Amino acid sequence: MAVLSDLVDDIIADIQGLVMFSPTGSRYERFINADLEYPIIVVAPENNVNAATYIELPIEFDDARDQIRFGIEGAIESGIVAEGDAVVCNLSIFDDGPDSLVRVQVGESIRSGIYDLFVNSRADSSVIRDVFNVAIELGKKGQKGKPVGALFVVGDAGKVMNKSRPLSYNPFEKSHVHVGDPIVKVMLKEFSRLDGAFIVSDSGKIVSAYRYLEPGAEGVDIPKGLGARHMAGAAITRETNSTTIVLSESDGLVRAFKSGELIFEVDPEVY
Ligand SMILES: Nc1ncnc2c1ncn2[C@@H]1O[C@H](COP(=O)(O)OP(=O)(O)OP(=O)(O)O)[C@@H](O)[C@H]1O
Ligand SMILES: [Mn+2]
Repeated sequence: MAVLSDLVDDIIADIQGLVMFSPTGSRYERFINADLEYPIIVVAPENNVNAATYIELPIEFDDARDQIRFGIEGAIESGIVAEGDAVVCNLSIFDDGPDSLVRVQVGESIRSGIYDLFVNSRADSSVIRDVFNVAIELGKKGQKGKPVGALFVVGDAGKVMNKSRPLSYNPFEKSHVHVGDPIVKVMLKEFSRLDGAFIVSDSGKIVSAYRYLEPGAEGVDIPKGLGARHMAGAAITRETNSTTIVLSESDGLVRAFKSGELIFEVDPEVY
């Protein structure tokens, strides 16, 4: 057994923080009463253990790595951990209780922008999540098996509408549908074949499909090889307080832009 505890010792040696994902009250009590010399950071949908150091988890990420990135980026943003620190994350990957210890070296490589995407956007994080999930599903399955691209502009819809024009009639004109509604997800996938962008309000209402964005794009930088959809998706976030989530038909990746910058990129296949 000694060899096994050596393994654990290596993982927990000289750490500067313990990140507990959704611990039970008793589990949290046990650790907080152990007077550890480093902070215990709780990351959970709600702070039901009354943790002194708590980061709200807006969504259950499908990928444990995104969950860990989110927690650590939140801890960096809150000044609890810093680049160069080593932290241990305790989370559940397979069971519904914490079944894993993951040691993470806090550095550039861990930063994905996922915390910024969900927490610092103007739209509710649940709206970002719903749109993100539609883009991921579309990226995985395409539309009727064919790869599709899509451009979702989330938040600050009034200003976005003023900086764009209709390419055709707007199928969502008279409707009050929410991006989290399963039927709407099917509609969004159906309409993804169409040209233009989807415009979503801060609270998740679909304001429009078929929208042609007309932001000024001078000085906006996007990854090489990407074209007008991504340029418009980046540029509109510089002229408004929106966040865009873009699925590329050509490389299949899902990207997010804010303030004219690429802040997040993920391959739907890893989800
Ligand atoms: N300004 C814009 N506003 C809204 N939609 C746009 C805009 N420009 C392009 N699109 C949409 O993006 C689609 C793809 O255009 P393009 O191939 O140039 O973009 P891209 O960035 O290369 O995207 P992809 O990686 O999906 O190919 C267009 O058919 C159009 O529907
Ligand atoms: Mn293209």
